[in-house]
Amino acid sequence: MDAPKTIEFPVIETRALTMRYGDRLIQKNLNFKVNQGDIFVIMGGSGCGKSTLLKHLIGLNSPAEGDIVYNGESYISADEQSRQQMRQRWGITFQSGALFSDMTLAENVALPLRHAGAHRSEIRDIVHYKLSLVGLGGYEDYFPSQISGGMCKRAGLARAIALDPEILFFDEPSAGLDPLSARRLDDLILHLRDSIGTTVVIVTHELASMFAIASNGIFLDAVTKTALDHGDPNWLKEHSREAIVRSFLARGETEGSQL
Ligand SMILES: Nc1ncnc2c1ncn2[C@@H]1O[C@H](COP(=O)(O)OP(=O)(O)OP(=O)(O)O)[C@@H](O)[C@H]1O
Repeated sequence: MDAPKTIEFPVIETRALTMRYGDRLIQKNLNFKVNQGDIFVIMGGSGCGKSTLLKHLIGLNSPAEGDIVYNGESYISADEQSRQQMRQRWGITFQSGALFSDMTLAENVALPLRHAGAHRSEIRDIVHYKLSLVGLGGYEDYFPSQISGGMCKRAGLARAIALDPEILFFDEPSAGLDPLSARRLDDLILHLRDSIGTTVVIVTHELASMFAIASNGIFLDAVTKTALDHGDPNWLKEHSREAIVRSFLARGETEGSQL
């Protein structure tokens, strides 16, 4: 029997999103959808606004114009209580893993669970499970300074998935990692998508990682200040209607003045 066909369901949708810092336009009129189970990558040359877009998606920055919609509900026009409920379904990891250095890995991963009011015995089990999921079973009592950069990133990931997020946001997951650790992190992201169905949104400069894991994405341009194309990076590399996108994905560089 054929596998059931996945129904595309946008968990995130931007509608005519324009982003600015003061008077300075960063990107205008972004319209894209992130479907459930996508590993969605935000692509483009340096300074085009990738991190800025991520900050808008997680509610750290407010749009100059337009809307950001989660599961059909506008984040921008929602009241604070609804926004908080939406944010509870997200997991966020920043570059360094952003662990608290004076806490053990177990204490770090336990933080969001404590915050959510989980019971002590439940916390212990979940922390153990999430650390094993990222390959850090047995490292519960280590401090961040006692483990490698790659392990810190995985611990940051364990904390981000502590509450089984619906969407996982990642800023530069493999930056600063050796190739083997970067591959391991890629595999882990795929595993999380496949095992708990998490939708993943990533900013990354690492083309190899992008091609290995992304199923969808958007390409931002610093010159025209808008999206040049969107879709699966593997497809865009060969078939984008924009030469600049094909060239960036083929060589890792953009022509013109973006870099
Ligand atoms: N808080 C801020 N205030 C004013 N300008 C900012 C701020 N943060 C970023 N910028 C500017 O906005 C533009 C987009 O920055 P952003 O960090 O989003 O780009 P990026 O594509 O993630 O860059 P990179 O690939 O180099 O990390 C850059 O020109 C940057 O200097």
